Amino acid sequence: PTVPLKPKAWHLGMFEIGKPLGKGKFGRVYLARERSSGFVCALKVLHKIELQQGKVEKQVRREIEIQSNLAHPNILRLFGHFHDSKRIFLILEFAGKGELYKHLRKAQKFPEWQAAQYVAQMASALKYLHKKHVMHRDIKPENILVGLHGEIKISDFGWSVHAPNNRRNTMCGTLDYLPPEMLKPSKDENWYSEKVDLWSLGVLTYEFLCGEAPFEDTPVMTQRRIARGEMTVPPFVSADAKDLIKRLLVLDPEKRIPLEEVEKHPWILKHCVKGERAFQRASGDGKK
Ligand SMILES: Cc1cc(Cn2cc(-c3c(Cl)cnc4nc(-c5cn(C)nc5C)[nH]c34)cn2)no1
Repeated sequence: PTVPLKPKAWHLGMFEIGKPLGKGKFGRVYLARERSSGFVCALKVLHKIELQQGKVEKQVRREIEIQSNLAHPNILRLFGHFHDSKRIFLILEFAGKGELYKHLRKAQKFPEWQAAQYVAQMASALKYLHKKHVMHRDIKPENILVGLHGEIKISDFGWSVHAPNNRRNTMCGTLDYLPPEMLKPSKDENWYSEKVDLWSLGVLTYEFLCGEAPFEDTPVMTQRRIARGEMTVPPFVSADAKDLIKRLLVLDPEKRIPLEEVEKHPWILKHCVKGERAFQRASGDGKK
């Protein structure tokens, strides 16, 4: 079945609800099938009362507005939404291999070729987002899903905003991924930009390769180590991978390696087979 065209209005009766796929702070996600097309999707159910109590209605509205307008293979699609008296429903793309952080915990850490392919996909998705002046601001393994063919998909745009941004945000959840410029709010206009996602990509790369975040510590120490950029890369990490991590985890946002350069970095090129020559090499029948 193809992606359903946007009918005049969605409603719950149009879906057969399947098994629960997961739960988040403000609701649950179920496997679902749209009856007329047979299209399988993930239905995220959010309870209005809980959103009001958590003061996150604005975030959900932004998540819907931003994610509905995105179409990229490494970004989870939001096909539509509807609500009833008590709940809001988001019709999301079903990611066949589930939540990336569960794969990471199970594997403890990813082999370098796997981490490099994931980082290349993240760079491609972030390039697409930044071109639309959207910054995700909450890149971490918990917000990434894995598709049927092993490709990753950024999900949960609850913290994304249109750049530039200087709104104060009460952060919840882990500090590990926060860039230094978000630790100390400042009065100057637009105190941070989409370059916050470059820092988080560096933290993500480190966690893929090491199985823990680079600044992981007590909350106070984590903030101090982030502010000073104090981290060490273990010796088992290759020199190329270490080089890319170091070029992303730069305190000055303007000095972080741009996404175009990430995609051409030796560590990425080494592991991401692309194009005919690489395909031949990979399939072993290339011209010598
Ligand atoms: C509320 C709430 C819960 C969550 C976390 N979450 C996301 C999913 C999810 C989504 Cl949105 C889309 N596709 C999924 N596929 C799976 C899955 C596939 N397998 C084989 N196992 C699982 C699990 N989960 C998906 C579920 N929970 N965010 O906000």
